[in-house]
Amino acid sequence: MRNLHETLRSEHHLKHFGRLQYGLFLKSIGLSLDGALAFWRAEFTKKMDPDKFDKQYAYHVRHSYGKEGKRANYTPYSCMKIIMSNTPTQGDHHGCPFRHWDRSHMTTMLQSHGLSSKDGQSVLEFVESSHYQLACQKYFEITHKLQSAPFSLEHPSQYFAESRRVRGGLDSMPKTEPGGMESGQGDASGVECEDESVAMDVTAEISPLARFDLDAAIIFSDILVVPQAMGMTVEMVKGKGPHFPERLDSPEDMKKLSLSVDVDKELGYVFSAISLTRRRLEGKVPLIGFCGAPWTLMSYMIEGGGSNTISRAKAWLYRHKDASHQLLQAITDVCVEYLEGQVKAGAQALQVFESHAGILGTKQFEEFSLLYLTQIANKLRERLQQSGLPNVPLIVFAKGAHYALPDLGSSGYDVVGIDWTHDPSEARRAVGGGVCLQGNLDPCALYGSKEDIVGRVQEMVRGFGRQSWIANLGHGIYPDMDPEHLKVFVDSVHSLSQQSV
Ligand SMILES: Cc1c2[nH]c(c1CCC(=O)O)Cc1[nH]c(c(CCC(=O)O)c1C)Cc1[nH]c(c(CCC(=O)O)c1C)Cc1[nH]c(c(CCC(=O)O)c1C)C2
Repeated sequence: MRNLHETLRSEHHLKHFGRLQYGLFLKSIGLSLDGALAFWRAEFTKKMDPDKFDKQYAYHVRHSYGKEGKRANYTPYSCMKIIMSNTPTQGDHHGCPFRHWDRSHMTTMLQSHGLSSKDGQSVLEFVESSHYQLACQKYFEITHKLQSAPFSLEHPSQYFAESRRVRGGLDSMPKTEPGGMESGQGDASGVECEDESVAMDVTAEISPLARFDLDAAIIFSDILVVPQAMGMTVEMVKGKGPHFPERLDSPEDMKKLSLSVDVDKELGYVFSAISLTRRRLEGKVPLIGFCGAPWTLMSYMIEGGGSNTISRAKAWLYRHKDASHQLLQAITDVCVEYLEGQVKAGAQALQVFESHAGILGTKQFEEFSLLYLTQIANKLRERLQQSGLPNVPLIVFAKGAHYALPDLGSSGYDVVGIDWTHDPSEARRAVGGGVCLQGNLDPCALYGSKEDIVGRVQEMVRGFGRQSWIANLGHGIYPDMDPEHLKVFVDSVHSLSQQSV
């Protein structure tokens, strides 16, 4: 399915059996008919007139959902059916890679998916003895770091379900609130979501929107997809968060990075998720896209994960100033293209997270953070204009950067997000007029009683006053927070802010 998805993304077309195999699989994992129509249409019309799609292809999508012709409820193909029937020929992409690909193609695929030659060999041994499902199962075990999978693989949808289970899939991921800060610690590997681009769409249905009266949605992704697109491996470790097995230790290591990234290719799955989610939202609320700011991303790449001191990354700023700028510039360039791609895909506002601003002092913030934040805003606006894309509102959130509010207020962003440590009225004075503020209740206030939350929201509403303001938490929530308390926050923001206008 990954091969079919990647081919569809790069060629914007799949032949009949490819569409059938992949389409029925998507249906089986929960993609609705509307979602499927939007998904195929978005991809096919990159190369084809929308009218042609509607006339020639939409019928087949509806057909596979039992809405046309004999209205049968077609079931997705099992491994055995894929292995045994419709052998692919030149130009086809359906079938089972283990059964239908030649050895060199298979070897290249295994390498490009990060398997060592020893692991690759253990998969190939099964292929050579014609045990294709066992080869696939072996591949699953290796890529999911399992000694032995406790099931026998019979069906692509089973592969998908088991993978989500092992990786603590989307259903079990805690979700956040409107401004969308951090999700909690998932089980594993959430950032490896390239083959889940469609599943991200499914999250629109299970997202907090169904549960809370929110005014915006944020796309389900993570800031660390950018380092990943630049060639780094990012793993999500249970209870620990992101981990880079090969962090950047010295400027020498930058050689391992891809400094000119094909953003459409590497991050196209996020763009698909945005387009699909936009359609699924049906205009009910706007969709926010986002990225991490260059300094924050650089610090994860050097630290290899979360860190209290961020001292390794800060050491670079003192010891390797030129290399730091080179790295920050390379990340900035990817971010600009990535954000532009998100708008093109349908994002209606963009937020840039400088989560590690607070560890810098004024001078270093100016040199290593603000410079690039400003560049992102300016270059992005220029590119959006050149491409005829909407000049969407830009939000900057620089956590802990008290000293930087006046600079952030004039850095080219429409909205400045503030964390809970700021006093709202002082923040208002510091950023100056013309800028909207966003924030800032302490997320931990949600641990308090419901009455207490209402009181604190009241205080917050008073603090921000009547100038433009987006109510939000001052950072992300934690998995152990009671969703009912989040509901009290959201509902009291609505009722109390209405009373104050
Ligand atoms: C998909 C995902 C997210 N977070 C993480 C994952 C991986 C899987 C998981 O553990 O849930 C872990 C994940 N991702 C990150 C962390 C923090 C690691 C650390 O520094 O300790 C964790 C646990 C890194 C990250 N990720 C993000 C930031 C910026 C905001 C902030 O300051 O917290 C940062 C710093 C942004 C982010 N991250 C995410 C969103 C989408 C909205 C949502 O569903 O929550 C957003 C907007 C989602």
